[in-house]
Amino acid sequence: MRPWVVSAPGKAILHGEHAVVHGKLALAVALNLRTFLQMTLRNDGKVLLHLPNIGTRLHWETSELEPLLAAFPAGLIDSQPPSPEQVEKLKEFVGAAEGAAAATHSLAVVAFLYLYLSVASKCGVLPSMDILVWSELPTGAGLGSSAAYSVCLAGALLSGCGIISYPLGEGQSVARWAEDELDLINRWAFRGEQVIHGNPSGVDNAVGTWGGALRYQSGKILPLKRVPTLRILLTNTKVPRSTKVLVAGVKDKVLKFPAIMEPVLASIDAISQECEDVLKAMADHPSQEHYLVLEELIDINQHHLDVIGVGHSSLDRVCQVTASHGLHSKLTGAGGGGCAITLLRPDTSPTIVAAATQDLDACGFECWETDIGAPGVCVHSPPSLKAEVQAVLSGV
Ligand SMILES: Nc1ncnc2c1ncn2[C@@H]1O[C@H](COP(=O)(O)OP(=O)(O)O)[C@@H](O)[C@H]1O
Ligand SMILES: C[C@@](O)(CCOP(=O)(O)O)CC(=O)O
Ligand SMILES: [Mg+2]
Repeated sequence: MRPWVVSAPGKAILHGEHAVVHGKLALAVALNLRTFLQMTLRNDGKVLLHLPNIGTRLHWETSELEPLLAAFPAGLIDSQPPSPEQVEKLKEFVGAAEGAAAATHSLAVVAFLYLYLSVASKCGVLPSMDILVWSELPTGAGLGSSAAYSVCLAGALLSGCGIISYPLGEGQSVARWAEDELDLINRWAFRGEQVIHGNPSGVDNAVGTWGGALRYQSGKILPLKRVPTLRILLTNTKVPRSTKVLVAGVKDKVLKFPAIMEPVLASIDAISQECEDVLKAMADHPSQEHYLVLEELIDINQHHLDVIGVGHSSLDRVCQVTASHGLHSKLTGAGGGGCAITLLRPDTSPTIVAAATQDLDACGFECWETDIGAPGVCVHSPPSLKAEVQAVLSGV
């Protein structure tokens, strides 16, 4: 059987992380860093899962997985989020161990099994296959690696079982699914995110599926049509954190101090709306004043994110270092470490970017300038992939 390759982008949230979980507006853009999934159908009753980024390699007989199907009646995924019983059962099957690395492994494998078994119950067979997932994204750093992982799994599994089409035609190097198929991928990927995050908003899987730049609020996804070309410097503090834990922490704070926290979330919502208006205005006539407003919004939001408890000293450091070069930064994604974004103006000189980068490197951080607005989930012909990706997928 010829392997299939599916990829999905990571994302950066410009404004609205965490608040979006509580029904507020978020603005997010797809990054040119992608997760790649290679699926090869087999006919010997085995399922292999290889996740090189997290050092996981597992295999099962489909007969071992069969008893788990009882918890996955057909059609359940369409109407119900993963139940605690389903997740517990899968965790038990995977064998939960203590520690952060074990949690990473367990969540990734449980999310895979959840989607695999849901597909199997829908199409009436336990498909035999090799799945390899590798990502250019740092895992657990705020750039939506969990969503890109879930989107790739949803696309590959739904397509592999014939629930949606295989869009790549003979001679094509890359292809995308039709809108209604993308909608289904997005909905299934959201279930994967629910396994990994507990209580996700759905913004990350929406960006992974649709790509580009979008506004997201309470499940409503709209592309941002007129976005100026934004230059963004990404910094990974390399401080590990878990989105699930941080999202739960914010919820606790909102429940404990509703009168204090609700206005902060409302203010973050207003920041996202203001940013959207400014971006629209900039698409026609970008000016220095527009950039001044964007920079102020970044500073204000970073303070709000501190107030809701998702800051970290490493992120403060990024803000201080970039401010010393006249640049403005905020955390992106769940915070608590992970990544920050720094807005660069079109005329920010390479010397300033190089100096800021050097200072950030000296703190032990990693940073790079990125392109935004990458395409969403797609299927590739393996020979058309860049050499680095081909090498990983072929196990070199
Ligand atoms: N390439 C990958 N391979 C295996 N698991 C992955 C991969 N990318 C993401 N994951 C799963 O997603 C989890 C990280 O998700 P999360 O805490 O939401 O961080 P983020 O989405 O910001 O990267 C990991 O613990 C792992 O379970
Ligand atoms: C904090 C949050 O707004 C974004 C989390 O993104 P990430 O997993 O840190 O990439 C949670 C969510 O929207 O589901
Ligand atoms: Mg995530």
